[in-house]
Amino acid sequence: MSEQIAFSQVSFSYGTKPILDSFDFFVEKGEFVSLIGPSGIGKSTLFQLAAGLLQPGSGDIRIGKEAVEKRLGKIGYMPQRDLLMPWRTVVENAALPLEIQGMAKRDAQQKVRDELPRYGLQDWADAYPGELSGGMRQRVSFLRALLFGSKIMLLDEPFSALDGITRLEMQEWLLQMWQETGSTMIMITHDIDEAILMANRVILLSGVPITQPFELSVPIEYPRTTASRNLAEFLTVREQIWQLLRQAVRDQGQLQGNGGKAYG
Ligand SMILES: Nc1ncnc2c1ncn2[C@@H]1O[C@H](COP(=O)(O)OP(=O)(O)OP(=O)(O)O)[C@@H](O)[C@H]1O
Repeated sequence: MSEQIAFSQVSFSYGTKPILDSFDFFVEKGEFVSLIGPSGIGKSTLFQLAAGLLQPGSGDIRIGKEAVEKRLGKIGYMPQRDLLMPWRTVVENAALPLEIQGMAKRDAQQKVRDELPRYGLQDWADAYPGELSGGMRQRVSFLRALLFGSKIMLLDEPFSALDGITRLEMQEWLLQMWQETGSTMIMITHDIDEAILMANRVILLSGVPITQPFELSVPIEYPRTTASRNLAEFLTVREQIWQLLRQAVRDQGQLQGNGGKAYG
């Protein structure tokens, strides 16, 4: 395996508020990494740095072997809310990146139609976002992010707005998509079980500013399903994360003077 995205000694502040300090982080090609950490610690900021929406104060961010400043467009970014355009149909929404890249509208839309069965959306090609369920909207959003042509996907709490059952279905669906596409995925989640179920490694962000992340490998073979949560290895990793997270919240609370009520 080779590193596909790497932060090296990255520091970043919003004005005088430091978020990252000499931060090292890497994800290998084809890995699935979950990021977890107290609320407000800087997870979304990390994604914005990775996507090139923000630039580090110092240090560098490499994609493959290159230090890339213009990362926008090299990385697929799926935000918490799907941001689909309500006036465009499923096909028109998902075809947008291809059209932006210069593909003729008709070809772009055909390519999307060819993809829709994998997403369970073949009967919804000409529907508008308002007619879709939350899970369907997220699948359209995922397809659109993937069609930006990137093999690296940043998923910022992609399932947080979904009901429990849809969320479980989407977790299994995403695992399958990850294995089929071979993409590198980095996912922020507040849900510890979700973090473990999906990932090769769970990275816990802590400290104000964040310096060295903790990481835990998940020693469970793929393919995984929601039933993998019952495995002894799963429960062991969950307990370890809980311990670390509790400590991280306590530390953050002490540093920020809010009594440690930061997670959630
Ligand atoms: N544009 C900004 N200017 C100044 N401060 C900001 C800005 N964006 C975020 N912050 C602050 O930086 C810190 C980190 O924010 P960020 O959104 O990255 O955290 P997070 O870990 O993703 O939080 P959550 O889990 O609640 O989504 C927070 O204290 C937030 O208030």
